[in-house]
Amino acid sequence: MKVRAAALRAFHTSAGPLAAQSGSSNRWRHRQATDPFVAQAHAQGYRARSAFKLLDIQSRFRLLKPGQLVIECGCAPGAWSQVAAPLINAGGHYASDRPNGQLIGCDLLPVSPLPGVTFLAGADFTHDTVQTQIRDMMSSPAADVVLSDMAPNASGHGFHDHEALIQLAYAALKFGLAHGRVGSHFLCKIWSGAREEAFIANLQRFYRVVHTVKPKSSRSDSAEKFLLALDCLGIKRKAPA
Ligand SMILES: C[S@@+](CC[C@H](N)C(=O)[O-])C[C@H]1O[C@@H](n2cnc3c(N)ncnc32)[C@H](O)[C@@H]1O
Repeated sequence: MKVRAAALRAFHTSAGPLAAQSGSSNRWRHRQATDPFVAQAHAQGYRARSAFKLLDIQSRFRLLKPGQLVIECGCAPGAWSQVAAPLINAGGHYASDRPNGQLIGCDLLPVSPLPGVTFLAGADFTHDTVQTQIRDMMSSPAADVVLSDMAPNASGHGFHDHEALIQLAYAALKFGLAHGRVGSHFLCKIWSGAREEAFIANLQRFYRVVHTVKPKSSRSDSAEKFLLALDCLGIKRKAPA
């Protein structure tokens, strides 16, 4: 998305739109061709390099376990789901000797099916109707983990993009607080910016411990980072506005 934003900026500022477009797409092609995580994703059958961000977080924190009920916001094209489904044994499709987990993913975009995973495509997670649909699909009253890799289309304007992503992160957090069990976990993407500190403070009010994580596969020139909030204490105080 950052790439698309950079492409748009180049489109509007360079000598000519066509030259800029081909310049930025050349840069994009070069970056894709030389990125080891793109090659690794291809080799291992992951739908996107983002798989390695969740794998990295999983290897450090052991977030996902068999039998969990996991809600995934912003799941297309499905690379995180490919990582999460076997770890939680979604629908019992991956191991007969482990408890069955449930994975419900939601995205504005279409997602190709995956064994044991329920995808709500063309669904805006910020809409109440979509959240009600997710809740109705949940096999138990409270989720164990809420994941959000949601990201808006980047405009290239840092403040605006940060603000748009923080709003998505708050939507996921509110869902996690309302529909996660006490002891549940929450992981979300943010782009650094002015409201980051307040968001982390909100996480610290409701979760025992909060980690800021920059996975190795998250590009160093990206403002992206992940906030991992562990062990929900329950809603003891007013939920974030
Ligand atoms: C970085 S991608 C997610 C990649 C995914 N984790 C994976 O590994 O395949 C961000 C996704 O967030 C989705 N998204 C953005 N706003 C959304 C919203 N309001 N509701 C649902 N999905 C949203 C986008 O459509 C996009 O597919």
